[in-house]
Parts: sequence; structure tokens; C-alpha cells
Amino acid sequence: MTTLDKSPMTEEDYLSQAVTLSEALPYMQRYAGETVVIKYGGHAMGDPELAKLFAKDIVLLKQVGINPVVVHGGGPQIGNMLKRLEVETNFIDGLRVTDQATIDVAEMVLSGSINKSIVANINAAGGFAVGLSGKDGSLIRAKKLHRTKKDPESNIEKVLDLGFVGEPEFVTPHILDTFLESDIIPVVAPIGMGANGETFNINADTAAGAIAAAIDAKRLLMLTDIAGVMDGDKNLIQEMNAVEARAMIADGTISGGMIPKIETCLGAVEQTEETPGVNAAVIMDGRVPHAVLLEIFTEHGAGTMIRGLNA
Ligand SMILES: Nc1ncnc2c1ncn2[C@@H]1O[C@H](COP(=O)(O)OP(=O)(O)O)[C@@H](O)[C@H]1O
Ligand SMILES: CC(=O)N[C@@H](CCC(=O)OP(=O)(O)O)C(=O)O
Repeated sequence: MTTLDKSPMTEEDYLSQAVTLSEALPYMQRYAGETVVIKYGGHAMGDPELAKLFAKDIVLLKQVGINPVVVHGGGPQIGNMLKRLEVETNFIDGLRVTDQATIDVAEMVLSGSINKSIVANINAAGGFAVGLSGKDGSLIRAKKLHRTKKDPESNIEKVLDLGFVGEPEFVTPHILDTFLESDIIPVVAPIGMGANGETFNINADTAAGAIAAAIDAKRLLMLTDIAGVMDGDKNLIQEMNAVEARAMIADGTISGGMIPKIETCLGAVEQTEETPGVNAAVIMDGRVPHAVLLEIFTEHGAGTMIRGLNA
């Protein structure tokens, strides 16, 4: 899936390319001036060639007047670094239990190597990207995540201690607003800052959803390593609503890292008094070359869509 076809183009291929370009026009018009938040998952960024294509797509969006905001993950890369440092790591419901050693590594990997490699790829593709973490400009103010889980044996709700895992308390879009009015493409690492400057490890899906809601993004694209949400028979679900999603989490059809993804999408499309809600969130395969362009500019967008009331 990650190899690119380099066979010579036929006349038919050229024509079909021209048709595709021409068909992109209504989508360009629909999205002109709008903001799209793209969550770039750690699994989706594994292949360096695909990472370059992703960067090119982001530059293209900005070039045609759409405002991309990239929020990235890096779970597998944090895992690799922890392994090299011989620090054990565990997940509960898709969230990494984060002690002091783990938060130090998570911040280093997310705000450092990963953030800068995405920024470098975008800039090498002719864009003007600036890397930030949630600490910069107090972009993501966070607090310790409080999570409870029902013990299946006793049926008692137990408090889970995930250490320095944070949840966004509020997003300060000021710095993003400034960038979105310019040619700058923000690339955000999912590290949050507590009221006293503490560092929190935030699931990247959660961070992307909070940012999308705070800046009234038109779309939230969640790039991952699977075609979308699968049902119990491993068939792709093209569209789902909140009731269906909650039932699939409860019966275990949706598990692990897909749980925060779905919860994020549901939260992002929800309308509140403060925010009109993102129009639609899509969980899609980031390993498909040009996945972002296909989703935004063609009918061929794939994956699982969760719509808001305004979609
Ligand atoms: N019902 C489901 N449909 C699709 N994927 C699922 C489902 N339930 C669990 N998953 C798992 O969720 C994973 C995606 O989450 P995660 O690994 O955290 O991705 P990312 O690193 O992109 O955030 C999939 O690769 C799959 O193993
Ligand atoms: C709390 C928590 O789980 N944080 C994540 C942050 C990175 C992330 O979410 O990366 P992906 O999107 O690649 O999974 C972690 O430590 O792995």
C-alpha cells in the first residue's frame, strides 16, 4: 500500500489527471478560507516517502487558501525511545500511563524530533511551518486526567491513576489565529501545560479535537493506520453516529487507541453554547499516498465519517 506506482503514463492517465484536477474546483471553493485540523498519527508517519507526500499535501492546502493545522502524535516513536532507555510502559484504554521518566521522554520525542521532522518536511516542500507544543503561547492548558473504570467483578467504579496524563482544560487560540491569518502552517505537539507550568502528556487525538473545536475548524481528519472504524465482522463503517459508537465501545468492538479517536470525533462535532462544533470528523488511513488530498478534493474520500449537525 505504501509503494508508489512509477510506470509510464498513458494518454488516458493524463486525461484522467486533468479531470481529477478540474473536479477539485468545487471542493477548493467550498473550503477556501476554512480551517482543517489534521491529526497525523504516529503509525501514519512511519514511511519517510509518505511523510514527504503528506508534507506536500499540507503545503498544497495552504497554497489554495485552506488553513491546515497539523496536530501530531508519536506513540510508537515514544515507545521505541522508552525501550532504548529500558523504561517499561503500559496503556490503559489507549492512554499511556505516564510517570516522571515517561513524561520526560514523551516531551522530548513529541516536541523535539517528531515535531521538527514534520516542520522540516513541510518547509522542504516550500511551505512555512512553525512547530509548537501546547506550552507555546499557553496553546493547550491542561489538568491531570481523572478517569474511572468499572471493575467487572465487583461492579465498583475505580479511580485510575495515569500519572502525568493530561486533558485539555482550555485552548488559547490566540497564537493560532495569528498564524492562520498569515502564510504560517502551525504544527502542534500534544504536550499540555498545567496552571503552574507542569507538563502533561495528552493523547494526540484528544489534543487535535480540542484545538479543532476551539478554532471552529470545518473538518477534523484523523490519519491513522487502518482504513477506518471496523464493525464486528471487520467491515469498514462508512458513517456512524454517537449512539452506535458508544454501543461499539461498550461491547468491545471498538478498543485500544480507537477509543480516544472516537471520543474525540464525537466531542468535536458536538455543538455547545461556546462552539458551533466541527462539521465533520473523519477517521482514515494515513498510509494511503495523498490521503489528505483525496479526502478534501475528491469524491473518493474514504474512512469513517462522524457528522455534526451542520455537515
Ligand atoms: N473497531 C475498530 N476499528 C478499527 N480499529 C480499531 C478498532 N478497535 C481497535 N482498533 C485499533 O485502533 C488502532 C488505531 O489506534 P492507534 O494505534 O492509537 O492509532 P494512532 O497511532 O494513529 O493514533 C487500529 O490500528 C486498531 O488496531
Ligand atoms: C496519554 C497518551 O497516551 N499520550 C500519547 C501521546 C502520543 C500519541 O497520542 O500518539 P499517536 O497519535 O501516534 O497514538 C502517548 O504517550 O503515546
